Amino acid sequence: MKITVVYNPTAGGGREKLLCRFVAELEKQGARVRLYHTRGPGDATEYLQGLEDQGDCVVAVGGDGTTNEVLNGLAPGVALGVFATGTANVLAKELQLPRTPELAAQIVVNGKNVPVTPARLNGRRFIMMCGIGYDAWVVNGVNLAVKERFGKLAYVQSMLAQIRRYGQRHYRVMVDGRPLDCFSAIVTNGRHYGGSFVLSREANILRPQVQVLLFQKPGVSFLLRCLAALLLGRMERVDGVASLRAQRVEIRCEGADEPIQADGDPAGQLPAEIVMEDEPVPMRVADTFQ
Ligand SMILES: Nc1ncnc2c1ncn2[C@@H]1O[C@H](COP(=O)(O)OP(=O)(O)OP(=O)(O)O)[C@@H](O)[C@H]1O
Repeated sequence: MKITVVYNPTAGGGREKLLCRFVAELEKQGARVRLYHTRGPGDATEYLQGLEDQGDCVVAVGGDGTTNEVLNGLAPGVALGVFATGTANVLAKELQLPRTPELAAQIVVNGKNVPVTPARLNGRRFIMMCGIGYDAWVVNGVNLAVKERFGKLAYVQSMLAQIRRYGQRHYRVMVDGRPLDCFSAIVTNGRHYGGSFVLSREANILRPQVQVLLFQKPGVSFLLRCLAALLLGRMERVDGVASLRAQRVEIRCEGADEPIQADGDPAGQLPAEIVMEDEPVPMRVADTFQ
C-alpha cells in the first residue's frame, strides 16, 4: 500500500513525536510512506494537486482544517485517512478514529473504506460543516495566540465575546428551493460539533445529504438555551431550532460583509451556495465502524 502523509506542524501546537510513531507504525504494517510537512495555509491542497501519483491513500495529520485542505487536493478514487493531532478534531470524533498513533496507523493500513460525500461551499469542498452568523463570528474571532497556548479555551473566549451580537443580523436561506429565515445557521455533514458535542442526531455522515440547522429566534436567552442544549446533545429539541435535510442550500444577507466558517476555519463571505457532490470520497475507518 502506497501512502502519502500530509502533516501540518502547527495543528494542535505541533505533534512531531506522535507523527514519528505514526509513520513508524505505517511502515511496520508494510506501507510505503511519503511524508510531507505543510508550509502554510493552502499548501496541502497545492502539494497534492502537483503530485502525479498520490498513492492508494492520503492521510491528513492535523486538525479539521488540515483534513479540509487535503480533501480539496485529493485525486478521484484515492482514499482519505486521518490521524487527528489538531485542537478540536470533529471529523475524527465522527468516524471514531483513535488519537493513539499506532492504532490510527493500523486503521489506515488494515481498516475499511466508507463513502463520505463532501459538500461544496462556493466551489470549495468541506467535509464536516460550515456555518454563518454566531458560529462564523466565533471562528473568525478566535485569537490564534490564545489558541496556540490554551487550545479549545480560545473558542470559549470567542463565544463569550460574540454572544451579545446574536440576533442583530438576519439571513434568508433557501433549503432545496424552500425559503426560510434565521439568525444563524449551521450546515453539517456529521453529528458532532466543537469536539465531542452532538449538534444533530438527524445527521449521518454516510448519507449524501447535509443537515441544515436554522436558529430562528433572536435574543441572547435563546442562544444560551441553544448552547445548553448543545452540551446535552438535544439541540433539535429546542423550540426555534429547525433541522432539515438538504442537497442544496443558499444563504444571503442584506447589507454588510458577513463571514462564513468551514471545517472550523474562516471561509470567505456571504452569499453562500452549498451543494452536495455527486461522488463520495472513500474514507479509512476501523473495521468495527458502523
Ligand atoms: N505550516 C503551516 N503554518 C501555518 N499554518 C498552517 C501550516 N500548514 C497548515 N496551516 C493552516 O493551519 C490551519 C489550522 O490547522 P488545523 O485546523 O488542522 O489545526 P487546529 O486548528 O489545531 O485543529 P482543529 O481544526 O481540529 O481545531 C489550517 O487551516 C491550515 O490552513
